[in-house]
Amino acid sequence: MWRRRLGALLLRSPPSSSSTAASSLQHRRHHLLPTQEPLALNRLARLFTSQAGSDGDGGHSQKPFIAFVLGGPGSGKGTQCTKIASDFGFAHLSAGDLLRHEIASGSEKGELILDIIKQGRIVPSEITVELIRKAMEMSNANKVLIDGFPRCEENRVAFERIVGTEPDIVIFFDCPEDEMVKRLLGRNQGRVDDNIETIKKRLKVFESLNIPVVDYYSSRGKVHKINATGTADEIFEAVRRIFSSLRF
Ligand SMILES: Nc1ncnc2c1ncn2[C@@H]1O[C@H](COP(=O)(O)OP(=O)(O)OP(=O)(O)O)[C@@H](O)[C@H]1O
Ligand SMILES: Nc1ccn([C@@H]2O[C@H](COP(=O)(O)O)[C@@H](O)[C@H]2O)c(=O)n1
Ligand SMILES: [Mg+2]
Repeated sequence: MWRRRLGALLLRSPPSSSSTAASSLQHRRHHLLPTQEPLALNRLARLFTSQAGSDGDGGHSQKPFIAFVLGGPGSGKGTQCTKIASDFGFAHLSAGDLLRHEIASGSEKGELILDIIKQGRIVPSEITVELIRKAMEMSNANKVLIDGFPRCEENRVAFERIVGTEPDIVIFFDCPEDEMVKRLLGRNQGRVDDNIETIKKRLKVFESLNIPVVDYYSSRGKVHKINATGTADEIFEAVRRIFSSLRF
């Protein structure tokens, strides 16, 4: 889908005098991403077009392999992603970390994000997807873990529309609620949402909005469900089996 969209636009020929392939891509993408800069557009197009191997800039030439990593709050997504990144060479992009980074930047958007995170609600998808898209572009990685995303149908649809592709696989960490609560209350990293009131809200949001997304990807045969109880190392053994069997 990614290739179809971007590739068709890039490789369309011959370009008319008023509309080169690159400018028609920019024009088309302009409707999707009104704030995007042309330079970034060109690079994105090179990164994710199957014909881009000849671009000579040392970047990867194909759409990256994308794994969405889902699970309830405290199920161990971040812990396991760190291990996957280290053992299998993935870039680890955490949606929550990107949002927290935006808060730390002191931007106006950051104030809105902080307010939403404190309430355990979901940040508007356009904001989160744009942060992920930029991080993917910056990382230039050919294997990417997207941790804690998509959290709802709106997230999922926005990613497909803005980034223009679907994940290759979805990892789902299945953990009982009482274990998740225990882990979150013991995390001790100073997160504004690691308090029992916000945790209860996050659990509700997880059940009502995130589980339907997992069900959607299950129906498309993309979900690998992992029992997230036991030690982090035990869980990683199950994770390792999945990633070792993948071809990317
Ligand atoms: N298997 C495990 N057993 C016990 N504690 C764990 C396990 N895995 C992770 N933890 C701890 O639980 C806490 C939550 O883990 P982690 O941050 O990886 O979860 P998460 O799914 O990313 O949570 P969130 O959605 O809130 O970001 C951390 O303090 C982590 O060290
Ligand atoms: N796709 C997402 C991801 C996260 N959020 C908000 O950030 C909070 C923390 O996320 P973690 O993945 O670090 O647990 C989460 O509770 C949401 O408020 C989001 O809106 N959209
Ligand atoms: Mg996390």
